[in-house]
Amino acid sequence: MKISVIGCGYLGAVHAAALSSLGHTVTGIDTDPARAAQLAAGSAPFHEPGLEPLLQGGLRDGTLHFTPDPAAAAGADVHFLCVGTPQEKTTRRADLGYLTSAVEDLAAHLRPGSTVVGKSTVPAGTSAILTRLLAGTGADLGWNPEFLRQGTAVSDSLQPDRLVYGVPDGTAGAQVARVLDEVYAPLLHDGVPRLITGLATAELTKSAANAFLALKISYLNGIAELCENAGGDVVHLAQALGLDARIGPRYLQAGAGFGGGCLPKDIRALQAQAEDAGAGSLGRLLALVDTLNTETRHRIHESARQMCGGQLAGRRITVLGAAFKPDTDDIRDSPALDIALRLAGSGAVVTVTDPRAAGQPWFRYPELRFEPETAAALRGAELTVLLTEWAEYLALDPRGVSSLVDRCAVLDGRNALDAAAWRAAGWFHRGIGRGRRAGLSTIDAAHSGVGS
Ligand SMILES: NC(=O)c1ccc[n+]([C@@H]2O[C@H](COP(=O)([O-])OP(=O)(O)OC[C@H]3O[C@@H](n4cnc5c(N)ncnc54)[C@H](O)[C@@H]3O)[C@@H](O)[C@H]2O)c1
Ligand SMILES: O=c1ccn([C@@H]2O[C@H](COP(=O)(O)OP(=O)(O)O[C@H]3O[C@H](CO)[C@@H](O)[C@H](O)[C@H]3O)[C@@H](O)[C@H]2O)c(=O)[nH]1
Repeated sequence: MKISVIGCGYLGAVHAAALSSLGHTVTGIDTDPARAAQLAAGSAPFHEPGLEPLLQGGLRDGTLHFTPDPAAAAGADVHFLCVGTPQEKTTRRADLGYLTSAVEDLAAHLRPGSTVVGKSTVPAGTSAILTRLLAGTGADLGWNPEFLRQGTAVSDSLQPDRLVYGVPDGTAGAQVARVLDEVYAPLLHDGVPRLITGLATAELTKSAANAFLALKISYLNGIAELCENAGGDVVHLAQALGLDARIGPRYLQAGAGFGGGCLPKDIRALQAQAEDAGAGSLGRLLALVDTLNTETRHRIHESARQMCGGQLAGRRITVLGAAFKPDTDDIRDSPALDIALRLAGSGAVVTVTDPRAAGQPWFRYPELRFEPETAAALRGAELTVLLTEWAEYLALDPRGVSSLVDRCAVLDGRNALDAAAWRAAGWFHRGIGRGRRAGLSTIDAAHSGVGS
């Protein structure tokens, strides 16, 4: 099939490359000419494992193209809408401006009988707005929300847990479902389940899924606080919960909480929708999930303060990780970045390191020093705070790095380090929700690094 993908960011670039690998001829359109040119040269504009080989394969075979020209959508059978739906600047709602403007541009290039499919995350009712913008084009509209995660986006796209098609009523709906079945034929052949729903249900399914994940994480972070105050260990507790088949083991990792370009903005947009639609209790629940997440960041800041003897001013702190999760360079609403800024705001001298985020605009954060090399970042640290659990940080040899730091004190903000190994190497190690809070002045009690 001939397919256009409109918006080639974290979602669209992967979707375009994945569709070309499924045998379609795909044109990716992005209004950012630099992004379109980079993709056309076979280079991913962000770190996403497995994306570049997929891009280069499609470009080499001539089944994948990228351009900033909206007119290049003309002639395609299917058009996927993958533009951003960020939080509005002054409200909690999703800003649908990129989407409406993309559809207005697209309308001029549609041929009757073609299909427009939304993939962006949107509030219920968005399809109805876009259907009005498409009136007179002869195109049908469907909604096929995307559930990929950054860091595993390629495999999530090619082996998704499920496909959801939101379709309009009547013959148009049957036609949209037929078209999507053709788009995803190889995945359906592999047995991926697909559900056909109404448009509003498909729109809501995506927001409800993200909100549920956020709720699970915040719940565990709330339990982590309780463990800290009451003397439990949230890691063991989560293992015990996860073995209950009704709960499952995933998204139970307590720590610095959720961030990124999706979960935070999506729970806020769902909260706004719930309030607008008279589902006030759901709105309050989602507001609380958001508050718990913010409090989690605050508690890590306070733990760092405690580990520094109650005073952060002038303390040299190294933050391991800047991305909102490992295997991505994305720092949008990153807990690691937020906590680093809070520490700097309290007067600490903060060095941030991350294996992939060196290309981010660090000049916007003059209060932080970014150092791409882990060893250089650790040199002279009085406190080390792990906030993004990159594999390279989990593989650090605590004995080896103790000679770099001034104080062997580590705050494991993701409960991801081998606490026993770090303690055995002479480090003062503290996790999140793992027993009662330690007393003050712990940094002074921590072993001095060999080099200090
Ligand atoms: N990031 C993810 O992992 C992910 C996963 C599933 C769903 N989503 C949803 O997908 C949507 C996109 O998210 P993203 O993270 O890829 O955003 P992004 O900001 O990385 O990408 C959006 C892209 O759209 C381009 N764009 C804006 N207006 C355009 C137009 N009129 N025509 C063509 N291109 C245009 C921008 O230049 C940008 O490159 C959001 O609704 C998001 O919630 C994201
Ligand atoms: O047990 C856990 C699991 C995750 N996180 C954090 O939660 C955030 C989100 O993680 P993840 O869901 O893996 O990443 P995203 O790429 O943001 O993916 C989410 O958002 C996407 C965009 O909407 C959806 O498509 C995905 O299905 C949904 O998982 C990150 O900050 C993680 O560190 C935790 O704190 N504890």
